[in-house]
Amino acid sequence: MNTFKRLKEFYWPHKGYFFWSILFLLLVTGITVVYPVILKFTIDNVILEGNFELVPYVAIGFFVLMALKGLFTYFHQYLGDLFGIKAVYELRDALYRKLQFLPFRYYDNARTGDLMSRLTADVEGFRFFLSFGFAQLINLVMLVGLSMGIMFYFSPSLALLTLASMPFLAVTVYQFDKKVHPAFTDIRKSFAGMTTKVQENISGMNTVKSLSKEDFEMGRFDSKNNDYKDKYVYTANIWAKYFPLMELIGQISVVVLLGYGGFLVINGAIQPGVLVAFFSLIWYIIGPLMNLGFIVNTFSQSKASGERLLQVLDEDEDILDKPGAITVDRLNGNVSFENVSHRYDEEEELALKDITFFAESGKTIGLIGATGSGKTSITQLISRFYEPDRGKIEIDGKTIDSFTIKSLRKNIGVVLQESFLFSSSIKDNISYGLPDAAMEDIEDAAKRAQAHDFIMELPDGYDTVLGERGMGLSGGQKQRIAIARAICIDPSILILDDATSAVDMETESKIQAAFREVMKGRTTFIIAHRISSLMHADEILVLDDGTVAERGTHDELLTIENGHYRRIYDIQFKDRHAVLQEAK
Ligand SMILES: Nc1ncnc2c1ncn2[C@@H]1O[C@H](COP(=O)(O)OP(=O)(O)OP(=O)(O)O)[C@@H](O)[C@H]1O
Repeated sequence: MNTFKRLKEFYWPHKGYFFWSILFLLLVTGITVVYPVILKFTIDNVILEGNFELVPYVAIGFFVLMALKGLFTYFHQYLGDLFGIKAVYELRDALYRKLQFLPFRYYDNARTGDLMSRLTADVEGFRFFLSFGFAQLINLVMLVGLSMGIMFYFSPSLALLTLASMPFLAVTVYQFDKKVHPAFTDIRKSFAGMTTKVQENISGMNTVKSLSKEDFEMGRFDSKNNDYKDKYVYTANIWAKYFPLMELIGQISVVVLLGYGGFLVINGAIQPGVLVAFFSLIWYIIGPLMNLGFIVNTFSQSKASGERLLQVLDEDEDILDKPGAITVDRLNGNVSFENVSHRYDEEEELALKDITFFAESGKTIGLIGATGSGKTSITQLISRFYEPDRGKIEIDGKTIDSFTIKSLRKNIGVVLQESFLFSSSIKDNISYGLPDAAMEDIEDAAKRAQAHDFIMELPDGYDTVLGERGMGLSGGQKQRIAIARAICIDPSILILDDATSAVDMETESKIQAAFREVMKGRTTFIIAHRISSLMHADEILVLDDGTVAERGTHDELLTIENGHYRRIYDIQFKDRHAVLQEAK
């Protein structure tokens, strides 16, 4: 029950719906158990005693009761549903909020499909129990309790004998739950694995098709699908084994009732109406007890779902605003690193070792080095996507955690190698960081990013809606929209992470022109593999295995004989030389 206790904050505020729903359920149950009593009265007091003038009244009374039962069932059902729907509405919001604030560290290992299935199937599983399972459980207790009470009132000995097999039914249901709960947890896990596969496949469709791996992908999906099927078959097997057993136990008590009850009627110990009433009442006990399997099942499913939801809600939001953090409107952009070391994982090696540099406001810093040398890590620390293990990172003379995360990041514009565009209009994509931006500001950002002209050529201009991941635009066009988005927030620090590596030379030169315009008055970090992209930087840091191996301007770095930078330059220069030679 701990899972339910811990998720109480979501459903308890809506308890009003629940209690009203339960009140109507009480009335429904009350009417249900009155039915056999009326039956007994009709047989023993109306028919056997020949009071036939009472028949119309009994019939009308019966009809009124049934009509009321229908009305009460409607309210019980509707209010119960509202209870579940309102509770999971807040739960979904809380989960989504959590996803927004979970640190990058979490997403390094998170699987999209798995998270999607938690937010959909698991939330639904939890709702189902809130809406139906809970009420069913209460209905069970009430129906069984009232029916037993009436049975004992009419004939204690017949009630005792008839109910003798019920403990066996309870034990069987308990055994069933023990087996079915882990089976349902496995089903949920398997479902998450399958959705992850589908999501990855759709996201990576370009790669799948370009390498003709459709068959391979189908095989991989088939194994996930198979696993899901097997888990279901296993669970179905548990159901199939336990259900007939439960039914058998139920039928035994009916046989006992008919045998012993018939004997009592023949001996005149009870009236026939009592036996008829017992025959209805016993089903009000067996039915719900057998249904207990189904209720336990929804309970198990929702418990498993609730656990998976709590796993997300319990994740640490370890990068938070420090108490007293200030909100800055605009930073100047003086960035300094002092002996900063960072590792992503306890077990991993240091990704950055003792990094020290100072980037004065408005200057451009180039970061170059082999893949994995730590270039992106430096920029991620500036945005406080991760906290460094050691050392001090300051902006404008204050450690970066002195600023609220929101205001810090509002001052940093980032353009990545492959920027993500949302499937909304170009206008909305550009103003994503500043939704209130005026149209002139959006156009101005687009002009400065050299994107305005091609946007105007699109059928709906700035209102053109992009497909998922910016489909329908070329790589260079997407990149220019991403640049416009980064400058729309007018950041004082700009990070260009390999922003031009995926585009052709002509587009690159256009984007470079866009950058030169955009970089004015901002501290800019350019990560690049091509020397041409960062040769004009005020300082270039050459990274090697997480350390700064060399630093200086382009000209200074070229003077270092056998230096890393010189070597990269030679390779790129010689390439160009060879191409030019070939072209002659
Ligand atoms: N999210 C992460 N989790 C764990 N390790 C990481 C993560 N990001 C980077 N690393 C590791 O940190 C080191 C530095 O990576 P980083 O991305 O900073 O290199 P880079 O120089 O930007 O490389 P590239 O040019 O390929 O983008 C690498 O060894 C990398 O494997």
